[in-house]
Formats: sequence, C-alpha cells, structure tokens
Amino acid sequence: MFRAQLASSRALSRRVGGSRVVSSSFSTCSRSLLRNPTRVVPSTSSHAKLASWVGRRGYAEVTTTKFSRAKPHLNIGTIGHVDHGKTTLTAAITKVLAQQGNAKFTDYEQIDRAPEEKARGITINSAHVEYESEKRHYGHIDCPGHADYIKNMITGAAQMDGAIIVVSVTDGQMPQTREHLLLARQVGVKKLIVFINKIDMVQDKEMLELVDMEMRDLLSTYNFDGENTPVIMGSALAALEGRNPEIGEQKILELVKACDEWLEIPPRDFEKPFLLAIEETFLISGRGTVVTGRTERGVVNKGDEVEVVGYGDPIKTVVTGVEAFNKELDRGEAGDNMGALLRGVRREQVRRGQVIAAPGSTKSVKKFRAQLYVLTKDEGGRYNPFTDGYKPQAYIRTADVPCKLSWPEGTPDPESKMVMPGDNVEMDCDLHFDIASEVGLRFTLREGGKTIGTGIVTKILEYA
Ligand SMILES: Nc1nc2c(ncn2[C@@H]2O[C@H](COP(=O)(O)OP(=O)(O)OP(=O)(O)O)[C@@H](O)[C@H]2O)c(=O)[nH]1
Ligand SMILES: [Mg+2]
Repeated sequence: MFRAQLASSRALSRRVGGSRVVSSSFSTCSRSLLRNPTRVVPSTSSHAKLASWVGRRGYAEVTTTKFSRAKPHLNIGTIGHVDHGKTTLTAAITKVLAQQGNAKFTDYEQIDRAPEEKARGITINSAHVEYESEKRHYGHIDCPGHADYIKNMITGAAQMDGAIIVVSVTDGQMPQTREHLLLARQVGVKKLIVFINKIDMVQDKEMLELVDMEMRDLLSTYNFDGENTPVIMGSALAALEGRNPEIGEQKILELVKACDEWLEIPPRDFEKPFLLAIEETFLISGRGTVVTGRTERGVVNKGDEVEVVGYGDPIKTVVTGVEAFNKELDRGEAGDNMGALLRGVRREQVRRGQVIAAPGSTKSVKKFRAQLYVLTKDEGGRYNPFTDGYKPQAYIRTADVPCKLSWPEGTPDPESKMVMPGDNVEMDCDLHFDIASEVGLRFTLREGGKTIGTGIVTKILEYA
C-alpha cells in the first residue's frame, strides 16, 4: 500500500446530466424544508418518491424521468438574446418529445423558476432538463438571464458540448446573440444549431431569408461553419401551445434531428491522453516517490512513460505502480483518486501543482490569454474595480500561482481601462511560475483568501 488514506471514493463529477440535477434538487428540497419546517416531509426516504415529490414542488421535474444509459449523452443548451424565446423553446422541446415518451414535459414556469446553483462560489440561476431523441440522451441547460449565461459559460457550471442559438425573426441578431456566440467559441463549443423563432409573427418570406443569411455570416465571423450549420425556422410558442404543427411541433422534431446529426459527441475523458494533477507527494522507503491526485483524463498503466510538467523542464519517468481504492492496481483511469509510484524521481523534484501526463500531451505555460468573469461584491468578490497590472493568485488545477493581469496588446488606453466587479473581459495572465496549461482549461482567481473571478484559457501566449 502506498498510503492507507488514499481516498477510495470515485469522484462524482462524471458528465452525467441526471446526477447533477438530482443533487441540486436535493439541496433545494432540504433548503425549502428548513425554511418551512411544518411542511409534511414525505414518509419514505426512497429516492424515487422524494424525487417525484420534489418534482411536484415545481423544481427539476427531470429527476422523475428515466435516464437511459444505453444512449450516448450530450450536454447542450439554448443561448441567445433576451426575449428571443430560449425558455419557450426549451419547454416546447420537452413537450413535443414527451408526446413520444422521450421526455417529461417541463412547462415554462418550471424552467424559468430555476433553482439557484453554486458553481465555484458563483450563484448561477439555471434550469436543467433532459430528454431523449431516437439516438441520444440530452442534458439541456437554460438560464433565466444574460448574466447567468455568461457565468455559466465561463465557469462551465454545465459544460455545453453544443448549443442551440435562438434568434427572433422580428429582431434578427442582437448584441447578446453576438456575445453568446463569441463566448461559445471561446469556451470551446464546436458546433451550433440556429433556431429562427417567432416566424408566426412575420408574413414576409424575404425577411426569413435575410435573417438566415445574416446568421450564417455571423457564425462564420466567429469561426463556426456558417455555410453548413443547420438553420431551423419555426415558432416555439406554437409548439408549446400545440397549434400550427407545420411551424410548431414539426419544427421541434426537425431541430432535434438536426442536433442528432450535426452536433458531435466529444471524446470521453478516458479516451484522452492521461493527466493527473498532483495534490500530494510522499516518499515510501524502499520503493520511491509517490504522487497522488485525481486522474483528470485518460488511463495510465503500470509501466507507462509519463512526464512531470510544470515548474521548469519536464521530467521523464515511468509509472511503476498504481494504487487506487486502497488496492494496488495495474491501471488508473479518469475519475480515480490514485497514487502513482514514479521511477527514479526524487521527492524534491515533484510538488503539488505539477501534473503527470502522457509524454508530449501537455506543456508548461508562462503566459496565456483568458476570458474572465469578475465576481460582484454580492457574489463574494471585490468591492472595487481593478486596472492593468492587478496581481491576484491564480488557482489552476492544484497549482496556486501569483499572476499579473494586463490588457491584450492593442487595447486603447490600457492604463486607465478599469475592470468592474460583474464584468466579463478578455485579459492576458502572466504567471509567476510556469504551469501545465492549455486552451479550454478553467481556473479561478483569488485575493486575500476569497475568490474574485473565474476564467478560461483562450490562447497560449508563451510556453516555459
Ligand atoms: N409570437 C411568438 N412569441 C413567442 C414565440 N416564442 C416565444 N415567444 C414569446 O416571447 C417572449 C419571450 O420568450 P422567452 O422564452 O421567455 O424568451 P427568453 O429568450 O427565454 O428570454 P430571457 O430568458 O429573458 O432571455 C414570451 O412572451 C414568449 O411567449 C413564438 O414562437 N412566437
Ligand atoms: Mg428565458
């Protein structure tokens, strides 16, 4: 045994829409019970009954739906400008698919009265629903407000593998249409579907064509495939109200089919190259140095070559032993809390904050560009704005590094440009030490022991 206390529980953070929803509705349920202790508590502790009770309270109906593991799972969501019909469309999808027995109908109010969630200390109001198509199981997120979309995308509170961008034909593209598209691009959403909504409100065919063209151009501007992206035109409200099936129900079915065909299932964590962020290091006499942590992705077998990355030049070594669940194993995989025995590495050569990874799969980085969300004072963040040169602490996986934030080159008048609490900005982060990092990696910024912001790496500017 490397270490008796090695945590034996498997991390819960697998991408399963269902389990997230259950846990959030549990906490909602217990919170509402605390506020209202006279309320009759269901006499059974059975999960299913509790879940359906929670459902009747109007929260997270989805817990009552059967979650089929037989179908591949994809996380998607509705994005787009305020009032363009994101929530109506979400409700309409569940309604139409419920008629086929593939969803539980979740009405508009249930979605818009989303339970609060805490993601990295940030409150995000968002609703999760789930439904199935012939081919897939979908987890779907809809946020009530623009700020929630921003926070959700940057923190990855529910990571979207693909998204439906909703645009009302009466307005065409609007500022938040563009902002959400840009953010989707920044956070690594590869493909989108366009839903042009409210077509019951226009008679003019040319108008539809115009919005179609405009959206394709816009997608291309943000490096999506504007030419081939499916564009569906319909009325979410008609579908929800069960009228005009030619622009309602049928269009929802077309939309779901387009999701099935156009959006791609991302590679699963254990198919990616191995990476474990080091939490602790130990010296086991007679055997050598052991590093422990949670395997973020991939698989490592006894005898595999790995590199220790971060804080200077990478160190090549071989994993000569793996321990997880208090047992010696031949391999460790994504999600496992494990220890790895490293051949020929001295304890002083490894430390918390480094990673061990498949050779060449990740590099140590000194400076990157990132999309940041700066917390408001109500979210526990700063009271005051900050300016170019601000130096918080960056928490990147298990690393904790001082960094300096500055405006990207070419920003006009950078010295006087301020960042207010609540802002969403793109800035350059210069790290005091080099750390394994890559585009798409999320991190938090802290100062004086409190989280002041959260970010996602969008571009590597300088390798170590
Ligand atoms: N006529 C018509 N109205 C629609 C349609 N879809 C949605 N609406 C109406 O548009 C308004 C806004 O719809 P929502 O679904 O709340 O829009 P949203 O995008 O979720 O809005 P926010 O969450 O506030 O950003 C509501 O009054 C809907 O009834 C449609 O297809 N036709
Ligand atoms: Mg809404």
